[in-house]
Amino acid sequence: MKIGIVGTGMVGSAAGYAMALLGVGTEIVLVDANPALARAQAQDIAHATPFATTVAVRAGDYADLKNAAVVIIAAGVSQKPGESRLALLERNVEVFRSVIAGVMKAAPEAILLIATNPLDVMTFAAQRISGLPVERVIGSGTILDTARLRSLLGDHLGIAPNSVHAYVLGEHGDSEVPVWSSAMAGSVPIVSFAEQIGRPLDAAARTQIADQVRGAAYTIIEGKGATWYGIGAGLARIVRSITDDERTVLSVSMVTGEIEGVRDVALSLPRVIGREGVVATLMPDLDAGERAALKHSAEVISGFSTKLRF
Ligand SMILES: NC(=O)C1=CN([C@@H]2O[C@H](COP(=O)(O)OP(=O)(O)OC[C@H]3O[C@@H](n4cnc5c(N)ncnc54)[C@H](O)[C@@H]3O)[C@@H](O)[C@H]2O)C=CC1
Ligand SMILES: CC(=O)C(=O)O
Repeated sequence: MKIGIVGTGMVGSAAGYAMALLGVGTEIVLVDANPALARAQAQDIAHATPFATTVAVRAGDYADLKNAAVVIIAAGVSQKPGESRLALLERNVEVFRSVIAGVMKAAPEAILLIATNPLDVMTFAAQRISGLPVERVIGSGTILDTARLRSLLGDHLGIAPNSVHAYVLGEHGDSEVPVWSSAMAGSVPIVSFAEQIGRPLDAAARTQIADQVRGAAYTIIEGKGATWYGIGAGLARIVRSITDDERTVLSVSMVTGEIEGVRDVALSLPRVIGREGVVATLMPDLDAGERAALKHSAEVISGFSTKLRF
């Protein structure tokens, strides 16, 4: 199965590298406004595959995306230290006008997987520009924030992150919502689990972890200029769920008819991902504070997306 990547900087190349090593898809085509960069990234990633898989990796132009099952879009500008994701909006919407047109001409049947920030507003823009059904335009959303939360909770509790069942919902950004009320470790409510093993997860500990999750991108960008490994693996995870029709539940973004009274907004909820894209959306049980926070997050995103004209 062919997977396209448009935008082969840090994020696009990390996604290609993760997919090549994990054996996601059979062919990966890299496209960039800078063709020399796409060629160099394709060669470099291809030189890793003899150690891992038989995935074919090459650079190309839009026409080479023909028959791609999924096209990841990671083109555009990224944050400078201290800059918020939403500050990138105008520049990246302009990039999307040409990128989405190129992808749709070559691969009108592809599922679009958006990585560019501000993630939720760009997912909304991609859906509106492409005219594709909402379930075929998926934003990586809070898959990365959820991974960060699970990693920190795993450290706190001394257990493997994949035994932590907890989600971050809403915006992939400053208004994101960690959901504590339904979080589990194994099959035990997480606060009870923490008490039983003597590593309490009281309000102060929860706030500290939530702050670290929300601040992770800022901290990493301060240290190395950008983030790429986490999202690269997250994108590969989403693509695998599509190509293998896994129906895995992942926290990803999609244009959603209504959430907490806010209409037509792209944001993350737990969603079932399969061959046709988003197959179902789950609404977790939330307490009153989490519901209010999710409403606020939806309003923040909507405040930006409703100003866009297509
Ligand atoms: N969804 C997530 O969780 C994450 C999202 N990001 C976002 O991903 C995006 C990419 O970040 P990086 O890879 O670090 O940036 P980068 O600057 O390394 O790469 C961006 C690439 O896009 C290409 N590009 C720009 N305009 C283009 C066009 N019109 N057509 C084709 N290619 C074009 C550039 O040539 C460049 O190679 C940013 O918006 C960043 O904020 C970054 C990390 C995590
Ligand atoms: C940059 C970004 O969106 C992240 O690492 O979360």
